[in-house]
Amino acid sequence: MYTKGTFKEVIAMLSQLDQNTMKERAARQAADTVWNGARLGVGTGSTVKFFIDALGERKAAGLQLGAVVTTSSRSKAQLEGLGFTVSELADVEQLDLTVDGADRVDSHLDGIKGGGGALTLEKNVAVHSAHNTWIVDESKVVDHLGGFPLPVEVLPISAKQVYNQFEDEGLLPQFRTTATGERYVTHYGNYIIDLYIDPLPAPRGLATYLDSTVGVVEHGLFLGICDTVIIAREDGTIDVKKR
Ligand SMILES: O=C[C@H](O)[C@H](O)[C@H](O)COP(=O)(O)O
Repeated sequence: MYTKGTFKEVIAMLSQLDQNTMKERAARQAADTVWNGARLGVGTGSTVKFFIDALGERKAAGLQLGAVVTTSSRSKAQLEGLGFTVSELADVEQLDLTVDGADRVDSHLDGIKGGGGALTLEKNVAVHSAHNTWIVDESKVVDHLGGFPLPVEVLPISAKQVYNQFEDEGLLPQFRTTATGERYVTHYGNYIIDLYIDPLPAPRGLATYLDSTVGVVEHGLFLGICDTVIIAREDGTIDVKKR
């Protein structure tokens, strides 16, 4: 039966933005902040795809960038398809701004990244960028970091031993696999071990532990790196939070 209550629920449902619309709104707002001459880092993922679309529109309207560096082959192909010249990080002295997505972000603007496996280049690009903006929909925002497996990129030569060490520490490790069941291999020929411990206990302590573990190349804890996060919400509003 069609009651007053269910009608209100339907209206509420229709007025809530879907996740892709939220991603696009956050991405477009970030694209509007890019200035002429900026040396820009461009991240990875489905939200960044919308950012690159919007950047292409700004380029068509006259935006000229000082340099563009990106963190994945997919983003690179999209940027080049829009006429951008993409440089390697090694060929650029310093970046002014990097715009990237995130898998989780907390109220301190610390986050988890690497759901797409690009964490090592993402972190290198981010730390050599004067400003870092993350673009997210509100499903990524958490009180305490967690709710998403923490990716750790490891060297194949000692991956088994590192995995065992994580297991002994109670970090609930699992090797990432592809859709066809093979072990996932990163751009740099390494493996990813996802840690399923949730919520993450003392992220700073965990980051220090991972940073000091031989065999770990990089991990997806991005602490003190992001300075602006643009959050698109279901109700159509956008929050900009700054560190
Ligand atoms: O390795 C992947 C990156 O950290 C992405 O920025 C992150 O996974 C967010 O991706 P998406 O915008 O597709 O949720």
